[in-house]
Amino acid sequence: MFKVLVSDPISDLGIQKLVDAEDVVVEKKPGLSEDELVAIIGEYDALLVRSQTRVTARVMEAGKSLKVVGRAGVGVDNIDLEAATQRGIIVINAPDGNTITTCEHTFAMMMAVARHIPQAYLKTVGGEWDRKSFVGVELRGKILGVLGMGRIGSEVAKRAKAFGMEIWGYDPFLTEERAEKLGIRLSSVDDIVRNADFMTVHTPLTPETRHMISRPQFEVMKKGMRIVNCARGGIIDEHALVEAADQGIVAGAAFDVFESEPPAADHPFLKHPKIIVTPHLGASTVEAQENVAIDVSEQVLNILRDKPFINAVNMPPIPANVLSILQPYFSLSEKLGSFVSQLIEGAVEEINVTYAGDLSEVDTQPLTRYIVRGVLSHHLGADQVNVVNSMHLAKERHVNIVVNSLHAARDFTNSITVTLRSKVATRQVIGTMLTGYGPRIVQIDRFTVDVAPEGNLILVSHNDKPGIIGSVGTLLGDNGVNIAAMQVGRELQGGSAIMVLTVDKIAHQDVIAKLVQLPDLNKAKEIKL
Ligand SMILES: NC(=O)c1ccc[n+]([C@@H]2O[C@H](COP(=O)([O-])OP(=O)(O)OC[C@H]3O[C@@H](n4cnc5c(N)ncnc54)[C@H](O)[C@@H]3O)[C@@H](O)[C@H]2O)c1
Ligand SMILES: O=C(O)[C@H](O)COP(=O)(O)O
Repeated sequence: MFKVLVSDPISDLGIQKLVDAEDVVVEKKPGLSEDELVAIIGEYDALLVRSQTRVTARVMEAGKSLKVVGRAGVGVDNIDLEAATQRGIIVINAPDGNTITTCEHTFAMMMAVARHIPQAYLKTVGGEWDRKSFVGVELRGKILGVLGMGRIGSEVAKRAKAFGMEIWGYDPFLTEERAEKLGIRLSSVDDIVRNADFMTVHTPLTPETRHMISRPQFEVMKKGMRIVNCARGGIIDEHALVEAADQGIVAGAAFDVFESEPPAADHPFLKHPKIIVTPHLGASTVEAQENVAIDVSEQVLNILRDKPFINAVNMPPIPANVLSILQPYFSLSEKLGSFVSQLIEGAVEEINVTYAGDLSEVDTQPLTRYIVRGVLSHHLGADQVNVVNSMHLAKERHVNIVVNSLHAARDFTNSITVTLRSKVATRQVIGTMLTGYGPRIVQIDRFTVDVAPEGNLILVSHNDKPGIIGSVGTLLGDNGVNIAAMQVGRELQGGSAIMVLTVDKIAHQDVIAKLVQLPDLNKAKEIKL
């Protein structure tokens, strides 16, 4: 008999299939503290949660029989995926079940902010009949900027069209073709920020999206912009938003999510006349809660019964014989994918991989999954992409994956070549495992290098002229950026060249901007591995 613990409020109807299963006992214990959960989790085979229960490394460790943690929803920020993977606990989520509900909440918030509904309600029930203070704006004819055109963002765009809005969208995976199909204008973040009348964010919270809307963006916005966040707290800088609202740049803002939840009692949003809030209600409808609970219950049953399952967000077990050969390449593969995805411009349309040498003799599919994970997780968030779902997510985003094998690896016993293609660019990186030295990047585009794929890198492309290396070193040194290692690659003497610098800390964007101003320096790009 399998024991399943439900530790958050999850729809009864949604988990009925689990309750009815003859080989399963379900126990509901919402509101447990971490210590209480640690004390009892050892008895259970599966744990079902929403976003409240923190499934920490301690909980995983105490879960001696735990096979699966099921998240009835999308975000798995409350689950220690690393600890789960280490212990072979599968974590699954329900990514589709609350899409429409959250999209509809976004609309409710957008309408409420356009027409001051919460503020007007409060005054009216307080006994005032104030028809002058709450003159709103129409959605019709306005530009709606959508940052993040995944499941929810795309649904928001569809509905906004019905309201007669003009939609400008940005997503690193949004191609011209798909934008055209959706009837939206493919734009950059900067274009959206400068032109939108309304803006809504639907990205995960990643190092790249954290504060993607902050003071520099508010400074160039149209006066009177209205902004909505029903995705994750932290995508929009809360302090910068309050400033922009006080300065009249932002006419209204609607937030369902906060950088820290619940927000402190003195959080500036809670008393601001232009900012309306809800307590992370995006997914809270009867329908969505049923959907996500059904999805997650079905997969939990499959896992307990050792049947195929979907929507795993961490690493699946790999057969021992395959593991011993491929394991040394897992991290290298992911880093090659991540490296080249940080270089490419334009929406990625193809990931082309060539395994050469010894690697061509084995089934390299698990490595391809790591490469694709590296490519996608830079934009989708490392907690959302794993070796189980990476190929599926690529397919969902119409990214073509091509894999080739070559018996002989030029210059090395083995090599992995990852080439990304977009409409506007093709970028390539080659990696290998060097005996005695470990993983190495040995080629970037057409330049031969020898770089350890780790830490903070700065990739500089320049003309091969005397003095360049010195001027780059001096500029970085003057700005407190210490260079730990440096590699230079060139095709011909005096021709184009690249420099790969490993630095001790991330250089500020201003420093990168200054680098590009140096004579004979063409481009500089930070890469984090
Ligand atoms: N408020 C709620 O209760 C609630 C409910 C469901 C989902 N969510 C959140 O909403 C967000 C979107 O969910 P989804 O299901 O649509 O996810 P999704 O993965 O389908 O879409 C996210 C999209 O963001 C894009 N993206 C990543 N980095 C970007 C960047 N720098 N600029 C622009 N786009 C970028 C990705 O390419 C992806 O297409 C997530 O953060 C999710 O956790 C909140
Ligand atoms: O990630 C999600 O699915 C949403 O943020 C909803 O979270 P919840 O299940 O706690 O409402």
